Amino acid sequence: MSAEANTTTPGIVITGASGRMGQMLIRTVLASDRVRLVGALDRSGHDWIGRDVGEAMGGSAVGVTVTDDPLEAFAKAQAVIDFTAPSATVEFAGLAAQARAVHVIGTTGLSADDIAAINRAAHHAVIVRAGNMSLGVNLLTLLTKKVAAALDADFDIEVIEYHHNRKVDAPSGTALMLGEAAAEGRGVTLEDVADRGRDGITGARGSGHIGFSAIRAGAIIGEHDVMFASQSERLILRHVAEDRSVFATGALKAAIWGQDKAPGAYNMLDVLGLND
Ligand SMILES: NC(=O)C1=CN([C@@H]2O[C@H](COP(=O)(O)OP(=O)(O)OC[C@H]3O[C@@H](n4cnc5c(N)ncnc54)[C@H](OP(=O)(O)O)[C@@H]3O)[C@@H](O)[C@H]2O)C=CC1
Ligand SMILES: O=C(O)C1=N[C@H](C(=O)O)C[C@H](O)C1
Repeated sequence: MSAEANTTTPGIVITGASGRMGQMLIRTVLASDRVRLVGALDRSGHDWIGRDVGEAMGGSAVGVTVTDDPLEAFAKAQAVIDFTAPSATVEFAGLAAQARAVHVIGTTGLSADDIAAINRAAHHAVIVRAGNMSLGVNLLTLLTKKVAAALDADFDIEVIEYHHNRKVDAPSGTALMLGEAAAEGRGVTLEDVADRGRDGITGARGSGHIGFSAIRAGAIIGEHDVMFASQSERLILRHVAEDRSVFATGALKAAIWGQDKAPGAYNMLDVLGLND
């Protein structure tokens, strides 16, 4: 373990430093007195490599040079906050575990195999993973589960998500969290009842199915509706992220929370103390 590990202020590495979330995370870490920025990582060949990350972001120098070497960066860290892409996140999970750094994963679009690989890494280190790090969405999963448990299959459940036009995965990680919560409330397995893409002559809606729709437009940060619709009434639970800082703040909270935990795979409900 590095010398920094003995200090009380965890050192944080941000992966995907030049990304939308990467830059928000760097600003959030720099503004916090509870953590230190010790590394910023980007893809090999990116024009930020070798530059001070503060200057690369258009501000003043912060004394952290962007690197493309995850092993070197993680060796200095007590936590790695990772909002990148599935292939990168799976690789980083193994490397962060080797460095015994807490790995906070916000990356979405992970396959079942990706998640299995991440969970194997969690045998050796703390991993906190959530498709949405905001307090509001994590509370919404609890409400969704409760409402789904209270309403029978006369109520169709639809998850509608709205995101910016640069998002590459669908359904969103949040939509899947909400779908899982609804399925749990109903006592069914999401894979058995999910309608993930309707096009053409699809036939009438299956009773008890959970539908997903994805809007991709403009600069929408992230909005999610869970609709419960019967023949005579409709209930809609809704979350709107006004700013990406809600995700960054949650991720930072997870990085700090994970410092004294035993190795394992955790989620934001664990971090927020909301898991039953
Ligand atoms: N859980 C949550 O609360 C939230 C999750 N997200 C998720 O976070 C992820 C990132 O979102 P966003 O910031 O908008 O996306 P961006 O595309 O803006 O940023 C992704 C960053 O990761 C980098 N990256 C991708 N692949 C690699 C790699 N193999 N090695 C190193 N760096 C890599 C990209 O580099 P390059 O540009 O060179 O490809 C880019 O800098 C998405 O999966 C998104 O859904 C987003 C917001 C909240
Ligand atoms: O890609 C995004 O932007 C977001 N991704 C997450 C998701 O897939 O749910 C969280 C948030 O909605 C923003």
